Amino acid sequence: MIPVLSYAQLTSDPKAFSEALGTACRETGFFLLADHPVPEDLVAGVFAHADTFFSLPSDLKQPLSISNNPHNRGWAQMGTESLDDTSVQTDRKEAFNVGYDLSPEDPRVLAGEPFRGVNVWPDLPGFRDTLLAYYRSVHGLGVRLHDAIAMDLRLPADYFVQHFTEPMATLRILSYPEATGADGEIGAGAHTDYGSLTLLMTDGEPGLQVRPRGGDWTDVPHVPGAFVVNIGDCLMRWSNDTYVSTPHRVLPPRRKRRSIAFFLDPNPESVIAALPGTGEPKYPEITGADYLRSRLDATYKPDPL
Ligand SMILES: O=C(O)CCC(=O)C(=O)O
Ligand SMILES: [Fe+2]
Repeated sequence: MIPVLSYAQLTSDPKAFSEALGTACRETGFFLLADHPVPEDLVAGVFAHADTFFSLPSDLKQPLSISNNPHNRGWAQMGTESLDDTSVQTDRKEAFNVGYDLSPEDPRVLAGEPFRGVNVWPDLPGFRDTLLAYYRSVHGLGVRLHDAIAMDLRLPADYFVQHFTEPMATLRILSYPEATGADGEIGAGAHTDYGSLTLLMTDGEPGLQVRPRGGDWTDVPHVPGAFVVNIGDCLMRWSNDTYVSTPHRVLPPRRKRRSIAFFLDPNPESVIAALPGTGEPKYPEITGADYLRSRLDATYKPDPL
């Protein structure tokens, strides 16, 4: 049900790759991506730095809190997020977000443009360089996947490139503590992602499930080294509902579980309007920034006192 695509096929047989990707994007909105160019040791490096960061005492993480950050960067402590906005239950996880990296002197940062902020960093050797190297690598991969999407939608192959030059992409490391068995506990509540594409790396500990339209919750299989890729709401809207974003959740894991999500949203000023050839527009135009802001505002609750 969740197909496994080989990224190498995008070079060897682009037509077959984009067709397989198009089918996955129309049907489940999820696929696994094997044989990709993101180095294994870079993935291992991010997991190792994530473990070091999350095991720091709270008083060292608190100054980096995402709650004080207008640009969706920093540490989301346990109990502050509820991805299922119909639930009062908060997610049992902590996370740390890295956005598109800009210097404090960048004119857009100085002007306070939405999503154009600086990253915040813990004082851990190698953390920043490793996370930024991963960010660049997965950003590149995500843009190439949009070439295949463009081909599937009968658009010029480089159609999306202009929309992802300096994207509102977020690299998010996540850590889910082992379940306590308490009633109603959830790792990440049922939700759809907000952006265009999400590329997720997991550590193999089960918990991630998807609920295809008209179906039941189903485990996402683990293929070592492969990305779990899914369509977000922004691409669903952009494709005028040709592609589907699919609800997913993370059950409280039996053992601590870690994952690395990369949410690829477009440039803030990109205008999201029904793509050519997708029929009568179902949604009004909106900028990438306005769309993402409206979705984030629904997710965060204030820090507990
Ligand atoms: O941790 C995971 O496996 C998935 C997390 C997720 O779906 C999200 O943060 O949007
Ligand atoms: Fe998600």
